[in-house]
Amino acid sequence: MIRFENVTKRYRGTSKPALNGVDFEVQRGEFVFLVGASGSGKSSCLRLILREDIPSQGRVVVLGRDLRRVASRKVPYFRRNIGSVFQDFRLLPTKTVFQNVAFSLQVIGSSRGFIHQAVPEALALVGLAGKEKRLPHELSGGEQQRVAIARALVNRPQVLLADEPTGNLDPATSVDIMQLLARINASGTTVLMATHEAAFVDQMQRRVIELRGGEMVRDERHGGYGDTSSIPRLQPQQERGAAAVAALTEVIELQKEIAADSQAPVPPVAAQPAVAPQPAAPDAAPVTPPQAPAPQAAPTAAPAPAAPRPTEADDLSLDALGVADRLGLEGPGEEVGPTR
Ligand SMILES: Nc1ncnc2c1ncn2[C@@H]1O[C@H](COP(=O)(O)OP(=O)(O)OP(=O)(O)O)[C@@H](O)[C@H]1O
Repeated sequence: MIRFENVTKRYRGTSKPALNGVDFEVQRGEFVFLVGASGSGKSSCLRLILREDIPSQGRVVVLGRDLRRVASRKVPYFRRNIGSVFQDFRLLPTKTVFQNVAFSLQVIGSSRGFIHQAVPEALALVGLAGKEKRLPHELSGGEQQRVAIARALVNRPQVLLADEPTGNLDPATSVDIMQLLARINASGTTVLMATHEAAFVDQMQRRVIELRGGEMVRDERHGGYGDTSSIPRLQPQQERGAAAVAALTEVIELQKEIAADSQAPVPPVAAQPAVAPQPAAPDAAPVTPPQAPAPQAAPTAAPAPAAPRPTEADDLSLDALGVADRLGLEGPGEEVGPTR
């Protein structure tokens, strides 16, 4: 489904490659965490899969297509098979929740009838039924990310790429988003997620691909995050609120229990041969909620940290937002790839 063949990526003006000889294959239905310190090459990988960039050497093959051979004018159509969500949500600030999700379908010429069926389904899937008329700034950060996930999924893509999807969210809300992503994967969508969230990676025990300095140093079938020494921000911060701190603490406790139960030695973070591709795992364990107290049940809890609000002027063009292009939504055109 996604194959990197000895991929090297050198950015202009840099001496060291961002990716160096990276080789891996992701099978249909897998949930894969892409981990590594800041600057290790995670986003570069995702950009290559989205055909926002091409490798300097090697091949990236997605859904059977060598992306170097996908003509620029066909890139938007190729991207329709790939949903993507980002740390900063990238919603259209002047559009309602319904319109944000419907936009994906309108641009590809879906009928009104289909849009009015598919959008509510996508919003129900992410738990936002009833919030169709809200504007993004009237939603919490977690709700905004849910809208972004609904928008990514409304086209029924085969692959969902998530680049730090919980990076702007408090720990309790992050748990909800991780559960949602696990459910989406359990229904058959391949998920590739770049993250620094060690607790979730450890807890979910899915496939982990680790990059270090642009090189793949680990590809583990049921892995944990590995070395967290470079991630000081995972420490609970008092100002994040009691509910959020409790949620993170419980995730960490659960992670310890899982580690104790398995009594398995922690695998060394060292170069290992790539594991055989893992088949779809519909029975894969869902994220175990850490029974985080609901924010309203904790009256002393501080409000969740303000999610980044769209600051663009109301009349900002879609091109300037970069939304249509990244979502594969430019203009009408033929399908170039398989859809479910
Ligand atoms: N457009 C670019 N031009 C030059 N160098 C770049 C460009 N994009 C990324 N890099 C460099 O490539 C390397 C990998 O960056 P990348 O964004 O892929 O890392 P990352 O693992 O996603 O980091 P983070 O976790 O901070 O998002 C870094 O050294 C970065 O500075």
